[in-house]
Amino acid sequence: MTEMLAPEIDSSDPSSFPWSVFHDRHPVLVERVATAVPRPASQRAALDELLAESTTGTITAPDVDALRHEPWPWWRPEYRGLPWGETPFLWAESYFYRRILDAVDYFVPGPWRGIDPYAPTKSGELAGAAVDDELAALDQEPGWDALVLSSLWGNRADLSFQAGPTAGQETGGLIADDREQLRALVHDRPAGEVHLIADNSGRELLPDLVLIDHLLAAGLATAVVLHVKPHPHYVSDATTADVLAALTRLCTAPGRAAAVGERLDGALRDGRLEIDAHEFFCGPLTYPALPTDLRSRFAAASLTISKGDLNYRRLVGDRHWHPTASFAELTEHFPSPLAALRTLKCDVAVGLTEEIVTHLDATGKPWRLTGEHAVIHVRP
Ligand SMILES: O=P(O)(O)OC[C@H]1O[C@](O)(CO)[C@@H](O)[C@@H]1O
Repeated sequence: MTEMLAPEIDSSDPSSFPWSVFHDRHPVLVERVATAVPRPASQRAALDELLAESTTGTITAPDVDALRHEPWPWWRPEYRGLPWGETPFLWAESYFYRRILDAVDYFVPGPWRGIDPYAPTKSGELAGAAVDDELAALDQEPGWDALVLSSLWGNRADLSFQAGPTAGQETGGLIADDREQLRALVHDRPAGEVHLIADNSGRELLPDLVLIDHLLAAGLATAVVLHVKPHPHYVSDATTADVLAALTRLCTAPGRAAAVGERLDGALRDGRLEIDAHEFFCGPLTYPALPTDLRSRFAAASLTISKGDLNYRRLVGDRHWHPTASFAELTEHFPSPLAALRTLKCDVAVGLTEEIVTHLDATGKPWRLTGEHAVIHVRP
């Protein structure tokens, strides 16, 4: 019911954050995709056309050839001819990322089929020294709280975010902290099947995998299902290939990290850890529209952990909510107990106290956008 009351977010206002995503971030992103590998001129041209269309033009239909090989069931013919900013931001961003894949011939048979356009950035991040330090910290045998917080703050390491003006700022604070409820859900109930909806690869996925290992190794979950994207989506979104790359990174690291990697490898082989990659995760719909097969998977979970900003928008609805709107009410639709671990990188904010909101507003800073603030929200 609350959803009817808040307007849906779009990117039509030049002073808005969504507008800056299309007009400031996407040019950086397109340039990176276009130049990171030696692409044929046809791909460069298609990327440039997409950028021009999505900033100053109007929406055109998806590539027919690509659609034959990989449908995009969320295409809305009624949006054709509209400026991108006049469609819902969630739909427009998702469509933009699908069109990037079309531009680089990701789906059509040929030499570029299945080549992840974000692979150079993803692998650069995974190979970086920052990951060495983070993996070395595992030798301190972090406890439950540290594991949850690493998974949470791992969400700051989002490669699209690094294209923005706020990259490199220091981590701020938790502005909603249901950690105790999360601890109780995991520790004070019989172990069950835990689902984790992954967000970004690399420096976010690694702590997610470490958390999963802990759940399995400590008997806090009987099995874990890790939901990833069936193909590249938003810049650094994790796919099965990224999970395997992260596993290799763990297994080849010195110290305790390798043991974590080996255990996860074993869990994948014996089925205690399963990777799922449903097409819903590359779509523009919110979670109330979960398809039946995926809904029944989540219904079997003792707990679902949702990672990141985009999943959060899809859980609560991509709307201009009042920031004190109830997270529990807005996520009533979700079929299992739910925990959302998210750093704030867009306008959507809910589940905060009046006091916190007043304090954050008084700073005069764009606190919803910088990734310096985070929430752990739980709906048992
Ligand atoms: O990786 P995350 O945490 O889902 O963040 C992605 C966020 O970045 C943006 O795409 C903006 O660049 C947001 O629209 C989106 O919510």
